[in-house]
Amino acid sequence: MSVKVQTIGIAGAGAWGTALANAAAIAGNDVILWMRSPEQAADLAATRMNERCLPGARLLDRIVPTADLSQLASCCAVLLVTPAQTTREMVLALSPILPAETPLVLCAKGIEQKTGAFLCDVVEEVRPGSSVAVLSGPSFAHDVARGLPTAVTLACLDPALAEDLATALSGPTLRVYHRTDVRGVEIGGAAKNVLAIACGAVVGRGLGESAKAALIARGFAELLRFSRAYGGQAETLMGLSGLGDLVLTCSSAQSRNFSFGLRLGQGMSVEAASGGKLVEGATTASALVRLAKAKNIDMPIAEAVEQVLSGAWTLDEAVDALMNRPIKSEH
Ligand SMILES: NC(=O)C1=CN([C@@H]2O[C@H](COP(=O)(O)OP(=O)(O)OC[C@H]3O[C@@H](n4cnc5c(N)ncnc54)[C@H](O)[C@@H]3O)[C@@H](O)[C@H]2O)C=CC1
Ligand SMILES: O=C(CO)COP(=O)(O)O
Repeated sequence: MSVKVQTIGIAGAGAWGTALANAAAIAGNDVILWMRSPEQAADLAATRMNERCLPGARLLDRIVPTADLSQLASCCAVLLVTPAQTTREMVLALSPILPAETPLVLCAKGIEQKTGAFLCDVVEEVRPGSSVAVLSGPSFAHDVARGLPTAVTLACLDPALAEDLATALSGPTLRVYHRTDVRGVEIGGAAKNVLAIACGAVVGRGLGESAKAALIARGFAELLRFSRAYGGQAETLMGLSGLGDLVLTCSSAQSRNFSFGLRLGQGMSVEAASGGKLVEGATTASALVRLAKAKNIDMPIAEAVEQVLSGAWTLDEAVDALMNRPIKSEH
């Protein structure tokens, strides 16, 4: 299927939804930006500023904020940009509103905690047979909103639709590549957040730059193993939604996942370390580890994160466990 995208709908006006709204508008689309709160929609329409989620970024004129979900019905594609764990309820709410052929582009990075389902499979369950795409890659909302350049990947099983959507969203500072390996792209986005927590913890605990680099490399090996077992292509993971996003998220305090790990490393409790912010890796870790165990995939770093988050291990116990594993060949 191929569509010519002219009006883009965005469900979720947090940091990333707002940044993507501006990016889609700069790329030449009209944009309808949906959020839950009518008060916030009215405020955004009046002030054109989303100071709560994306301070300093002015909403472009061709973006219409709304709290009325039915306004998304006329859009050629809808980007879903609410937290990963809200995907099912959002797709359930959107399904009676959107025409069956309207593609949904998943922009959240995570795995459903309760069921261990990949987000694309959640969409397929709720809206069988519909077109689904995944957008992922190294892209801090604040960078994109400031017009700093980056590149991301959009994956859809339908190559023509993938290309149309990527073209529609690409602009002078956001370059959207396309591919058909939906599973690989979604695994890259979901799993890197868990590894970024580990990386932040290593830095927070003062374990040094060498440990950090070793952890990124061994984390990447875990990503590759997991993706291979669940049908993603290794080449995808070596791209933007894999290596690219892993490196970004593991090396910057701008990342909420990294900062959460950093604070854990500095001795803060799991409850306090998020600072009230969305930390997708913390909710995805247990599902990722369950899925890995189900297929006998060795993911010691992800498992260590999960053990620390559940309170089973202290951070030092996790480091000991990782360093005292039997010596093996490097795969
Ligand atoms: N912030 C970033 O730099 C990037 C974020 N992402 C991903 O985008 C997703 C959203 O992240 P952000 O926008 O940064 O988070 P955020 O915390 O800034 O915004 C989340 C938005 O979702 C809304 N929301 C929460 N629960 C909801 C529900 N049940 N129904 C409807 N709306 C709900 C909140 O009101 C808020 O406006 C995450 O999965 C994240 O991993 C992806 C790339 C970059
Ligand atoms: O996914 C992101 C950048 O690509 C944002 O990462 P955080 O959710 O850790 O801030």
